[in-house]
Amino acid sequence: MHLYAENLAARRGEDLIFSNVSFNLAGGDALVLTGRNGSGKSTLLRVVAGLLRQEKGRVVFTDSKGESDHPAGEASHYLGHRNAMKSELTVVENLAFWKTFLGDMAGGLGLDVDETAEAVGLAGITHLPFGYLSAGQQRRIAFAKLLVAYRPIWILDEPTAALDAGAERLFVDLITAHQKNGGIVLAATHQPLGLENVQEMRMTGFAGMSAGVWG
Ligand SMILES: Nc1ncnc2c1ncn2[C@@H]1O[C@H](COP(=O)(O)OP(=O)(O)OP(=O)(O)O)[C@@H](O)[C@H]1O
Repeated sequence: MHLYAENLAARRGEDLIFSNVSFNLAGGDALVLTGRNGSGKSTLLRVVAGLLRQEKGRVVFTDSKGESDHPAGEASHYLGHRNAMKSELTVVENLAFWKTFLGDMAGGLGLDVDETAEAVGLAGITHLPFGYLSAGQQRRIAFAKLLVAYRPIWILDEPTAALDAGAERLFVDLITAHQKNGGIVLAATHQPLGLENVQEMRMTGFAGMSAGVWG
């Protein structure tokens, strides 16, 4: 399995945010993006996830059979700054929705909803509306979404921001288990996560530069 990016460039509005970004990750690898606020980490993650169109370059995902049938975005879980859960629905209802909606990709199986709640240390509160949970509990449940349906690539935007030390360790353990299982991880973070098999890419940004990338 491989995730490959070649000479990516992206704009937000009029501004070129980065250009000539390339990386090559095999199953089990992680790429951690670092850099100051506004340097383009989230933008790069969203391009790889297929949520933003790049200005230039390409992203290719090759599965374990060497086939490139799926765009990288389809093969990815994306955990952004927001949790992507409905406040009025219970934890079980939210996770059951995502499990049915996403389904498993070939190559792995998601856990059932109760198992995922247990895996993030919240088995006792799944009957509560998501909106009743504390900010840290909500983030744990957002992370549980990665476990209900199998995707080989996890794209994580500051996954451990505002978490206590216990939750941070738990997330790092789950990410490490995903890598050991052959998965690929792309994460933006301001604090070292202590992952294994990790490459670091420091984003520098262009500070509002409006130059083209084609000339
Ligand atoms: N929708 C938008 N339109 C125009 N500019 C945008 C838009 N979204 C983001 N930007 C700009 O793109 C640049 C890169 O933002 P991005 O969110 O990728 O940075 P980041 O490195 O993830 O920052 P942080 O560490 O604060 O999360 C910033 O200057 C931001 O203001």
